[in-house]
Formats: sequence, structure tokens, C-alpha cells
Amino acid sequence: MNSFRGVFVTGTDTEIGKTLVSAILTKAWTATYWKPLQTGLSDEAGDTSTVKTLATLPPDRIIPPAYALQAPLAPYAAAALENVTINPGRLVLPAVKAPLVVEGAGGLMVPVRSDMMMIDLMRRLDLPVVLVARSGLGTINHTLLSLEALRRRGIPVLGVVLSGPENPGNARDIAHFGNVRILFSVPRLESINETVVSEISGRVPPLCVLQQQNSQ
Ligand SMILES: Nc1ncnc2c1ncn2[C@@H]1O[C@H](COP(=O)(O)OP(=O)(O)OP(=O)(O)O)[C@@H](O)[C@H]1O
Ligand SMILES: C[C@H](N)[C@H](N)CCCCCC(=O)O
Ligand SMILES: [Mg+2]
Repeated sequence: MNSFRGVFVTGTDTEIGKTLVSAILTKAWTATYWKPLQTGLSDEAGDTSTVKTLATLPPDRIIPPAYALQAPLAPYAAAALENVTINPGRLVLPAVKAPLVVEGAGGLMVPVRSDMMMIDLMRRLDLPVVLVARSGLGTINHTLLSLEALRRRGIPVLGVVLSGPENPGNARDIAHFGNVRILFSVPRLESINETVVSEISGRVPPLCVLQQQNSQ
């Protein structure tokens, strides 16, 4: 496992807060950010520009997407609409010194190719996973299902980040039943900017500490 190479940020859903969490982690670990598969550019500026702004990243700490597609769909469907073939050879870890924060698109079982789901890409990149989940009702099921899918494939999980209003009961039960660390929580934010990202990043444990804890 490329343990010290960084993490793969996935989530229990799309629009769950992966980009915000990726910005927080990139800031906290002075990491390099990469969103290999960006879709939905017809609707949004893209996660790369969001993270660049929120984490105040210099250009050399951003890797452009391998694929930047228009339709707000899974990469497999968005690529088909543009007659683009997603080449696995372009979905390999870039050779950078800093730790990488790699962000997926949507959740784990999102089609990338007819023979590849997002979870298969996580396996190929061989990075430990940070799983972003909602904090509220319904999240226990979604989170435990995601953890089961990851563990069945031998994909190490660094921990879970809960996004939304504080919910100590759900945090406790996810940690217990999922046998997983809650890395930190992101409250429901009125405004999202560099200051907030910097403040929350101060609560993130160092990457090397998390990976040492994971290897014990
Ligand atoms: N804690 C939060 N408080 C308030 N708004 C949030 C929070 N987290 C995320 N958002 C907002 O919710 C929307 C979706 O979040 P985000 O883009 O991070 O989702 P995502 O999981 O990265 O989605 P995708 O699968 O497209 O990458 C964004 O407008 C974001 O600013
Ligand atoms: C467009 C969206 N914001 C993401 N980039 C892609 C999400 C794909 C979700 C597919 C699915 O689970 O139904
Ligand atoms: Mg995102």
C-alpha cells in the first residue's frame, strides 16, 4: 500500500462534502490535490478550482484531472456522451513528492468504465481511504455498507469524516459497529471559504500519525 503517498477521498454519496474535506486535508497535510475524473462541468467550475481556492494552493500542488467531462453523470456515462474512452493508463498516481489527496467522483460504486467502478480505481491506486459521510439519520447504514465494500476488497480505511450537524450518537455507533476512526467532523457551514478551511485543517491529525495508528 502506498501508505505515505497520501489518501483517496471517497464518500457515501455525491454532493456529500468530499471536495470540502479534500481541501481541508490538502491544507492540513501540505498535500497535492488530484481529481482524476471530473464530470458535471456543464453545471459547475469543477472541484480542482474549488480546492485550489479553498486550500490556497500554489499551481505546483494541483494535478489537473485526467478526464474533465461535461455531463453531471458517472464518468462512464459522461464519457460515452462525449465519445471519450477512459484509458486506465491515465489513472495512475502522478509522481509527486508531497502526499496526494485524490478525490473520487460520487461514491464507491460509480461506474468509470464497463470493467471498472470507482472502488476498483481505489484498489489500483493503492492508497488508504478517507470516507466522507453525512452526520444525520440514515448515515449509519450507508457508512457501514461502504466500509464493508472497501474491506471486502482489502482497501485500507484511514477513517470516516462526518459532514453536517453534530450527531454524537451516530459518530459513536459508526465508530463502534464500523470498527473505524472518526477522523473529524465538519459542521453545517453558513459560508465556505479559505478561513474556515484553514481553521478546520488545524483539527486534522497529521497523516503520518494516522497511518502509524492504522498499521498497528
Ligand atoms: N459542511 C458543509 N456545510 C455546508 N455546505 C456544504 C458542506 N459540505 C459541503 N457543502 C456544500 O455542498 C455541496 C456539495 O459538496 P461537495 O462539492 O464537497 O460534494 P462532493 O462530495 O465533492 O461531490 P462530487 O461527488 O461531485 O465530488 C457544495 O456546494 C458544498 O459547498
Ligand atoms: C456530477 C456529480 N457531482 C459527480 N461529479 C458524479 C456523481 C456520479 C453519481 C453516480 C450515481 O451514484 O448515481
Ligand atoms: Mg467533489
